[in-house]
Amino acid sequence: MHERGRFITLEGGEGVGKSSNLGWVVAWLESQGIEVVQTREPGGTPRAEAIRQLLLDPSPVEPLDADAELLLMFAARAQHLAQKIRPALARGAWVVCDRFTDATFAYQGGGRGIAEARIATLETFVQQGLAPDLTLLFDMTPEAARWRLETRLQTRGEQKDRFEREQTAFFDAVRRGYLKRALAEPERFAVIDAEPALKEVQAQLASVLQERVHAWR
Ligand SMILES: Nc1ncnc2c1ncn2[C@@H]1O[C@H](COP(=O)(O)OP(=O)(O)O)[C@@H](O)[C@H]1O
Ligand SMILES: Cc1cn([C@H]2C[C@H](O)[C@@H](COP(=O)(O)OP(=O)(O)O)O2)c(=O)[nH]c1=O
Repeated sequence: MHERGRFITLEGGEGVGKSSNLGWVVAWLESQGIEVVQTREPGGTPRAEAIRQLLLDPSPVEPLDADAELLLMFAARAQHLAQKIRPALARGAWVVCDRFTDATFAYQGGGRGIAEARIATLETFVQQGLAPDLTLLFDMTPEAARWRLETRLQTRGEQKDRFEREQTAFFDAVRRGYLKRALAEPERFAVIDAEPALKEVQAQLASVLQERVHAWR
């Protein structure tokens, strides 16, 4: 028996379908009798959600320095780990998190151009060895994902956040950043083709979960 719960993260660019599939992943795990805590980053606790507001606020009052953005991501993460993720894993619950540190390597590293080594230093400092057991990477072209995102924003009457205002080159770099990490850690990552219909995406998810969960239990 594993001494703690398992930690599963969902990753990918904007509009790839993470939010649409998060509940499905949670329901699948619960159907196996697993206690699941569903959460997201940046955020997941009241103070970490307050940091999220700072990070996503598109107000043009002042640009957000790239290092400040990076440190705020990890400040939110430290709070989230201390208040929610570590306690849940310690009592044996599984945690399913919408984004985690792979997003920092992809967005602040790939997108903003911050050196990987600087991010890795903060990762060690904040996580002290804790890392996801499984990362589901939703992959598709940023052009196709942008259509989905625009439709979602229009349907809900929402404004673009600070990241959603970035240009295609930024999202291409984010995608490359994610795929590089998936290549470096093929055991942890499962790359999901996010382009087909939801049913087909969920068939891929079911096959990954079936294999991993049964190997773990
Ligand atoms: N496989 C899919 N095929 C078509 N549309 C999808 C698919 N997955 C998600 N969508 C739609 O695309 C939009 C963005 O999906 P969402 O789950 O919000 O993405 P994310 O959380 O990754 O930004 C939503 O309007 C959603 O309904
Ligand atoms: C966790 C994390 C998120 N982000 C960004 C990616 C997203 O644009 C934004 C908010 O995440 P999220 O709400 O998951 O975005 P989405 O609209 O795709 O559901 O924060 C980073 O830049 N670095 C990070 O470490």
